[in-house]
Amino acid sequence: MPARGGRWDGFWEQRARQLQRQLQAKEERLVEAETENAVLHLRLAQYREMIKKSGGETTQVHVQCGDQKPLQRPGPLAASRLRLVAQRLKRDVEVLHSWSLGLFRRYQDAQRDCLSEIVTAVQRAPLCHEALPPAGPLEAGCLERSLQEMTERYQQERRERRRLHNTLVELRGSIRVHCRLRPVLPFDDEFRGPGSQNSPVSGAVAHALDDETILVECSRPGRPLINKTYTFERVYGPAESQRAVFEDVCPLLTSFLDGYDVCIMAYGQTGSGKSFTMLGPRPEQDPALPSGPHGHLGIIPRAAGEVFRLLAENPSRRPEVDVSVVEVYNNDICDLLAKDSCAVVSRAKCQVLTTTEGRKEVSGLTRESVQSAVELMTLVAAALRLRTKQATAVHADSSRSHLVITVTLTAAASSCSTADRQSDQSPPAELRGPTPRRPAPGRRPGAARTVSSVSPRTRGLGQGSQGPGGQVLSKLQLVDLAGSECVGVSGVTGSALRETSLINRSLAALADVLGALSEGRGHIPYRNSTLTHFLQDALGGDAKLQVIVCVSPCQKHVAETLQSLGFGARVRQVERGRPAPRKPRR
Ligand SMILES: Nc1ncnc2c1ncn2[C@@H]1O[C@H](COP(=O)(O)OP(=O)(O)OP(=O)(O)O)[C@@H](O)[C@H]1O
Repeated sequence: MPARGGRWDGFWEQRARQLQRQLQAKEERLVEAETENAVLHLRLAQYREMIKKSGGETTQVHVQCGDQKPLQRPGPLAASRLRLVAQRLKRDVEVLHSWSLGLFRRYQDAQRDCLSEIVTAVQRAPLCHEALPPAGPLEAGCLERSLQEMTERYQQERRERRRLHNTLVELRGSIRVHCRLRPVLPFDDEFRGPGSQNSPVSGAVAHALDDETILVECSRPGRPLINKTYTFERVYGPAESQRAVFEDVCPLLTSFLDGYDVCIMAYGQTGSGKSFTMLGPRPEQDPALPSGPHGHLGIIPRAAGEVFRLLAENPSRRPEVDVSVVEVYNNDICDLLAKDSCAVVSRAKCQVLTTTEGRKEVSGLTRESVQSAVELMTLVAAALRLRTKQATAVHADSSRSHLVITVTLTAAASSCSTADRQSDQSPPAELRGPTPRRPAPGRRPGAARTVSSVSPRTRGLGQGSQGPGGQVLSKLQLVDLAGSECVGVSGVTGSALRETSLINRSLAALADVLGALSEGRGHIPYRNSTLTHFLQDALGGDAKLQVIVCVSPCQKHVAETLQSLGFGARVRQVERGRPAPRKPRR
C-alpha cells in the first residue's frame, strides 16, 4: 500500500507532467508561429521591394512621360490605376504585419499562463496535502475488506483444489504402483554370488523406456533374447531424484490430513534401493532430519516435514500426532520405541489384535507424541539403530526386517476437507464410542504413552476439544520391507539363512494376499503371516495404498527383478472399493 504522502506526491507529479506536456505542445505551436512570422516578414520585405520597385517604375514612367511629353503623355487613367495597386499592396502588408504580431503576442501570453499554472500547482501541493480529509481509516477499511475477500477466495480455491485432488487419487484407484530403477552402483561389481564370477554384472538389462514403462532384456544361454515390458502409474529411471519420487506420493499426505488412512510401501529385492527410497542414505548414522539439507532425503523424512507443514497451515485443528515404530522380524512384531522400567530400550514383542470394529491394532505398542518433523525423525533414527541388519553377499547393509512407521493423526476436521463433507452423513456407531480419552494434561512432546488395543477410531479428544466439524482420525503407515533374496546369490548361512527364509515367506504371503484380492477370492489369507495380518487394513481395507517396486538394473539380479515387476503388475490388478476417509467424531 503506498504511503499517504507518497500517493499525493504521485498525484502532483502526474499533474506536473501533464502541464509540462501542455507547455511543450504550446512551445511547438510557438515555434510554428515564429516560423510563420519569419515567412510573413519575408513576404513583407518582398512587397516592400515590390512597392519600391513600382514607385521607381512610376518615377521612370513619369520621367519618360516628361521627356516624351510632347510626343505621348500617359493618360490620367493609367496613373490613377497604378496608385490604386500600390495603395492596395501597402494595406495588405500592414494587415499581415499586424496579424503576425497579434499571433506572436497570443502565444507569448499562453506560454506565460502555462508557466504560472505549473508554479501555482507546485506551490499548492503541500497545502492541499495538509488540507485533505484524514484518509487513513477509510483506506484501511477498504483494504481490510478487500483482504478479507481475497482470503475467502483463497480458502475457496484451496477447498476446490483439495476436492479435485481427492477425486483424482480416487479415480486413479486406491492402489497405485510405481517402479523405481536404481542406477548401477560400484558394489554391483564387488559382490558376486557363487557361480556368477564369470558373468558381466554391471551391464544394465533393465531400462526405463519412459515414465510409465520399464523394459527388461531376458537372455538365456542358447535362447533368443526376449524383451519384457511392464507398465506402472509411474516409472523412475536411475537418474531420477528423491524429490521427484516424493512429489508423486506427496498428494497422499493431503489425503492423510483429510482423514484417509494411507500406506506407502517399498517392495523389492535386497539391495534394490527400498531403504534409500523410503529413508535416504544411511539415516541411522546421520539422522535424516527434515531441517537438514534435502538432497538425498527419502520419503519418510520428507513426509514428516510435509505433514507438519500442512498442519501448521491450520493450527485451529489442534492436531495431535503420535508415532510408533515396529519391525516385523522373524515373524514377530518388535516395538522399537519400547523401553523397560529402567528406560532402557527393550524391543518388546507385540501381538496383532482385532478391535471390536474389525480393525487391526498392535497391543501394548508405544506411541510417542510428536510436535515437529524433527522430533518425529529423531525417534525414527533412534529406532533404526535397533533395526536388525546383516551384511550379505548382495548388500553390505541389508535390512533383515520389515520396518513399519505408523503416524496417527487426531485433529478437528478441516472445514475444507473431504472428510468434513462426508461427515454430513450420520456418524457410525463406533465413532460414538466409549468415553473419549484426553491426552494427559501437560504431557511433554516425546513423552511415551502406551496405548492398548483401543482403536484410534474410538479414541478422541474430549467433548471440549472437538471442533465444530468433528474429528479426523487417520493413520499413515510408511513401510520399508525387507528385501526378497535368492539364498544362492546372497550367500547367507546359519541364523541369517533362517531370517532369509522367513523374509521370503512373509513376502510370498504378501503376494498371496494381493493375488487373492486381485482375483476377488472369498478368503484372503491375511493370517498366513504376521506382516500381512498387521497390514490387513492397508492391503484390503479402505486405505490408500502406494507401492513402490524397487529394482536393480543388473544382469545378475534379473530373476529377482522379473519377480518384483510381476508382483507390482499383480498389485495393479487389485480392485477394491473406493477409499473412504475415516469418519470424524461429532
Ligand atoms: N536411486 C539410487 N541412487 C543412488 N544410490 C542408490 C539408489 N538406490 C539405492 N542406492 C544405494 O544402493 C545401496 C542399497 O540400497 P538400499 O539399502 O536402499 O537397498 P534395500 O533395497 O533397502 O536393501 P535391503 O533390502 O537389503 O535392506 C545403498 O548404498 C544405497 O545408497
